[in-house]
Amino acid sequence: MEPPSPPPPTTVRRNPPRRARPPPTPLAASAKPKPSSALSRLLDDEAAAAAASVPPAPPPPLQEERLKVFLRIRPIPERCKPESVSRPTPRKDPRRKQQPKHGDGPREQLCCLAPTGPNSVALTVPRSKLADPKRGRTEVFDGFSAVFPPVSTQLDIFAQVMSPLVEDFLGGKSGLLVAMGPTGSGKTHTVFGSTRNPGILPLTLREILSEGKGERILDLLSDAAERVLQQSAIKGLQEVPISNSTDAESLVSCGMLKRTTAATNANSNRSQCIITIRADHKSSDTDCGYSVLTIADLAGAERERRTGNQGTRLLESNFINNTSMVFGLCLRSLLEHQKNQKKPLEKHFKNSMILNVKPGNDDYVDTSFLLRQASPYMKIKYTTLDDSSDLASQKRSNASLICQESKKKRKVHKPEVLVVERKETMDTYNITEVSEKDEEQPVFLNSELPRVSRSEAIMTNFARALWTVLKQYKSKLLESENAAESMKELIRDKDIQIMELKKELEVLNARCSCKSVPITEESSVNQDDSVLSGQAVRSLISLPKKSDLGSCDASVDNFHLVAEEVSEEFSCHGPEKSPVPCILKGESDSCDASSISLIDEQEPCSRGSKPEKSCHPDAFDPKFDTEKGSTKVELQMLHKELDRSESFTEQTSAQAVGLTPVSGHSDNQSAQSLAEHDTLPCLKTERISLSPQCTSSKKATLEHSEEETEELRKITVEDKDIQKDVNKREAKNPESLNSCLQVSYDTQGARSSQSSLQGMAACQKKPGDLDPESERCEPAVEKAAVKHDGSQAPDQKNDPGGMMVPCLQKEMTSPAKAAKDPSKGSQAEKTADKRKEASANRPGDTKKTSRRLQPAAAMMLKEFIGADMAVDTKREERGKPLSSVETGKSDELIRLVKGGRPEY
Ligand SMILES: Nc1ncnc2c1ncn2[C@@H]1O[C@H](COP(=O)(O)OP(=O)(O)OP(=O)(O)O)[C@@H](O)[C@H]1O
Repeated sequence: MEPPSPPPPTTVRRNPPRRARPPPTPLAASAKPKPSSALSRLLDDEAAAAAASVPPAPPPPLQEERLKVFLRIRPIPERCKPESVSRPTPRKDPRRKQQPKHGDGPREQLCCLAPTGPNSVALTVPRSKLADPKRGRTEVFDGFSAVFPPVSTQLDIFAQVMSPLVEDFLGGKSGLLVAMGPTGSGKTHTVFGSTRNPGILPLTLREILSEGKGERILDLLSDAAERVLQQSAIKGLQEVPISNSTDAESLVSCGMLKRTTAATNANSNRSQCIITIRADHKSSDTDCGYSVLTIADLAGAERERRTGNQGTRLLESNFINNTSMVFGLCLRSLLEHQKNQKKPLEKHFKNSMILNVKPGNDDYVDTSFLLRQASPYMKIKYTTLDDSSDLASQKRSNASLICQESKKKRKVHKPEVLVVERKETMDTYNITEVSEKDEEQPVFLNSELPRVSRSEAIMTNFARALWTVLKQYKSKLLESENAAESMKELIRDKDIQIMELKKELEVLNARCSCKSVPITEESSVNQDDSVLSGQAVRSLISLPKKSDLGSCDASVDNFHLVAEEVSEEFSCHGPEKSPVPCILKGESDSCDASSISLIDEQEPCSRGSKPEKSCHPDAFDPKFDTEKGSTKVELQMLHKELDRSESFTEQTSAQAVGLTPVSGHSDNQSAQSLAEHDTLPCLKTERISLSPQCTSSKKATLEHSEEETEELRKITVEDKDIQKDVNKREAKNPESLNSCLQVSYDTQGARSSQSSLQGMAACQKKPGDLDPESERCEPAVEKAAVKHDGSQAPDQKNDPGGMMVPCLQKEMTSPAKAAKDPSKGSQAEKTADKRKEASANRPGDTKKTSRRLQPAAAMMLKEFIGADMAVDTKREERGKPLSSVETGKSDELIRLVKGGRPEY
């Protein structure tokens, strides 16, 4: 079975052969060193003679030369060769058939790099590194100045690489040689060599100094002093003059000893070594009078994995690689500059580069990298002129570059700018060029003017549009500022209004808080009740008012209106209550009294057509009917009170009938109970009506008051019927009536009066006989009367008439009654005078009708008295008094009613 044929190699050709002339390598043709100095001098003399006989030739034209890149392939070390290679070839067995293999042969198996010509090499990818082992891949690198196979000697390298530079150097031209390659590739071996096999530098020194052309050698680092790099030059380098090669070699040896080296896996140098040789030329045809030859032995790029460096060695590797990279960048910069003249022009050398590579398969990566990296460098071009000519050509080159830039700028700038630029470039232009440019300028300007004018028009329009937009923004900004100012003023006005409202509310709160206290502390009716009553209402309405601080203005106005009305309503009856010697304790007491007076006042108002109305002094006030606004509120409160009085009457009557100890309550208790049951609900209702949100309910309440008025009239009719029954009962059983009336006189609360009334009603159930119920009724009422007397306040005890006295006195203010009883009439007049005086002394008195509490019993008594008065009037008309039988009332009862407490 035959082995598979080797895969066809894929060849990639880089840097194909150039048409540029090959580098002048007079010594390169032979591996021999430069001929002897004597021969050289002879040749020189002959050439000089020939030159002298020939007329001076014109200056040589500019000749572009490329950077010389040499490639030296070092031999594979013996230790790296396999035994099959190092061992002698075994005797072939003729019987054994040789099996051909891909890359067979020691050289092909070990080496990945092989020269394919004088200027090219082939790099074959080792099979171990192929992705597809069946397909090989070979790269051919071409374009080298020379390729030195591993068998090349040091003299070969010197003859082809260094000798031309030395020649130029001795001729006053500077030169540079750089050895570049991976570590262990033979750079140092190439540059320095050994004693037995000297490298480029020793051979150069021998060439220069033996030849006697060099007067001195520039310094190799002679000490370890630190130097400073200034503007691409190391300053402070020590220069040691040398006169012979021995001194030069000893000096180089001293420098090499100080070179940083370290033992690594590659045993490489750890520094970049640069040897500079300067030669001064006395009869110099150069501008600077000297030339410099620089030989650099760069530290080889290292691979960390292979060197195994750590710590300091690793840092050195980084430094070396970085400097190598920088050097590579410099070379690349030269290349880029040649491609694009705009890029900064770095001073480049007419130099050579020798690449040292290792051809082993293991070195494939490094070799491939170097070749790939250095391959473009071969395209770097430089001129072969000397420095003087270089300087002139450089100036011309710069001038041409500036001219090109100016042309480009003229296309985009105005003519004025072009003139300036042209002036700026005058220094670098020669006169001829400038004159040529001046001739071309009008044509250029004529072609540029339309474009410039168009650009100017565009810019002008753009500026106008921008100006218009800015104006619009400015106007909008002004409008916004005005709007902001108006809003600020509006906010200020609103703040002022809010402050005023707050002040008003504070005043109202202060009044309510200040005036509610005296109501609780000073409960005596003797004080100014006009203020007290108003304060009581205000204190009650303060709560909803506080809770409604955020309500609308209309609500606040309603609140003020209702508050004023109620205040006035409460203030109007104050003077009438002032003579009442009752002591009310606490707010509930005062409210109780207020509610009582309201009921009393409501009666003449609701019974406007009744004769009792005329008995009230204020009823004759013509302003009474005009105060309907306040009367409505009074009606509302009155109806509420009447409703509660009715319910309370029913309750009390039920208690009286059931002989419950209703009268066991003290006056205060009864007053408090009234306050709890009657007054507070009444005021609560008023509180609701005072609420700013309840104006509609207020109206509803006022409408409802008319219905209540009708109910009140019905109650009055019923009272009249009851009164008639009482009259009949009185005629039959006066004692029973007296006892009932006594109870009603002794009690000043509505509850006691109602109890007595119910007692009477109970007694009237069976007129004519003393049934058990009536018998049971009397002791109960008497008991209540006794207890009530015992619980009376001192002032009330001193006043035997109690509350009924002023009530009756008020009834006696009727003109007819006053005429009938002068004494009582005078008393009523006194009371009326007091009222008038109080009303006159009261500031802002609206002369409204005063209201006082009159329970149902008192109402009946009014009816009774009214009937009596009517009878008296008839009797006066007839001229003789009527008997008690005719009037239906006993004299004792009349006396009791008119005079006060009955006499037993
Ligand atoms: N052409 C050659 N012929 C014989 N021996 C060589 C050749 N080139 C290199 N060597 C040997 O290879 C070894 C390494 O060479 P050298 O030190 O010059 O490598 P290098 O490139 O300078 O390494 P580094 O960059 O690490 O300093 C040396 O021992 C040297 O003698």
